[in-house]
Amino acid sequence: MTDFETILLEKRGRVGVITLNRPKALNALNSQVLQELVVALDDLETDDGIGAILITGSERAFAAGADIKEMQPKSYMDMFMADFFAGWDRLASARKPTIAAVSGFALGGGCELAMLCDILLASDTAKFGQPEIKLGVIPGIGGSQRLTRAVGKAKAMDLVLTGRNMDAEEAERAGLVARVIPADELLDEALKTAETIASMSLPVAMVAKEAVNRSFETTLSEGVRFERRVFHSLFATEDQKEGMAAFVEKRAPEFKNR
Ligand SMILES: CC(C)(O)CC(=O)SCCNC(=O)CCNC(=O)[C@H](O)C(C)(C)COP(=O)(O)OP(=O)(O)OC[C@H]1O[C@@H](n2cnc3c(N)ncnc32)[C@H](O)[C@@H]1OP(=O)(O)O
Repeated sequence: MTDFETILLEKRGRVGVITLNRPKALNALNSQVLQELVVALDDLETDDGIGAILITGSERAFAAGADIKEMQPKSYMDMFMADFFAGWDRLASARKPTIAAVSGFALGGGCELAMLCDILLASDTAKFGQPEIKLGVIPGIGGSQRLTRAVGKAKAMDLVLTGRNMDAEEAERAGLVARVIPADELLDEALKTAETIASMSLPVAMVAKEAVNRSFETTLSEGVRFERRVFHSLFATEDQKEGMAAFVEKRAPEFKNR
């Protein structure tokens, strides 16, 4: 097991749980957090025993953004040559289902990290925002794009241009958040959701995720064609045979992830 300093990695049955762990800095996302997150993600993605990945923070903060103190001294050339933030694309390319369980602040890069996950669950204390404009910058880990796709232009412009926060209820109404859960139940509920997903056929869940994500990248007709093709391909899996046989035989399916 790798030793991490800024995150915790735990395998709970078929669920991999990554907990951001820089409490003194409200889980601000620095280069070390990113490096460790990528190592943890690679581990969970290559572990056949893991069917879903849960990312969470503390009660006070999921993450209060990219680490401002790390960014402050950097020049344009530093940012450009390092392609600063490009490493976060690793999360976007995760093939297994990912869930963000957000309590407290999810600001700037914190909101962007949550949006990089497939399902965003929020506690009733969660606060979302893209306050970068107050620092003289704009979102840099996809916020201007993913937030706009999630909540539409009107609210994205409102949030990105004013830098204001929105609470969990507003975020749910706007379509950013799948469900709002009382703070003391968030982790249990998120784990239950992750366990439910992990109990399905992993290759089918991966294909389902890919099909939904395709809708953000292509036209409707191409997306529907892609869906139909991959739907057909699932009939080559053992798990489709098992899933449908189990229904007909009135029993629970036993997926083999094959
Ligand atoms: C990725 C990009 C390009 O999209 C850009 C970004 O993400 S830029 C960052 C966007 N986030 C922010 O602007 C939020 C910054 N934080 C705050 O506004 C406040 O900390 C708060 C409203 C979240 C909480 O306020 P409060 O309860 O008063 O706590 P603080 O005393 O301010 O914070 C405690 C401690 O954490 C440090 N901290 C908080 N956020 C960050 C951060 N983003 N980067 C680095 N450090 C952060 C804060 O400095 C405090 O530490 P000390 O200075 O006391 O050691």
